[in-house]
Amino acid sequence: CYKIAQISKDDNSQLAVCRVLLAELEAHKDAWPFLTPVNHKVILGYRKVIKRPMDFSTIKRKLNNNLYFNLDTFIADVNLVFDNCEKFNEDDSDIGQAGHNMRKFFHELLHLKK
Ligand SMILES: Cc1ncccc1N[C@@H](C)c1ccc2c(c1)OCCCO2
Repeated sequence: CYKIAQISKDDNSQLAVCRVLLAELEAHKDAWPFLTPVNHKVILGYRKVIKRPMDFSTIKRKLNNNLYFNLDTFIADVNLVFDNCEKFNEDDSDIGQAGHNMRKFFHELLHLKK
């Protein structure tokens, strides 16, 4: 393991780390189900089942609007993407598998950067 960035105390540096983490998530081959908000007019039942929808484009907008207080509030929204995915999709579905792969990838990214 190598240290890419010491999580420093000031918010700017933490926000820069969040941007790098999000870019790496978006570039992953299994990111495709999570890049944009789920259209509940297309995916029947989604609005009823998933109380707090989240996706990578929404996380990017929140980052750009300075809506994350620190790294932990950013991590909470990324984990919400994967928790929603597990709730709605079967584990052996393409989307379900992508969600498990992306959660593992994100977890490893976080441990690399500590
Ligand atoms: C993360 C997630 N969870 C549950 C359902 C969908 C999604 N993602 C959306 C973006 C999506 C993925 C695949 C799709 C789709 C839409 O359009 C309908 C046609 C089939 O292909």
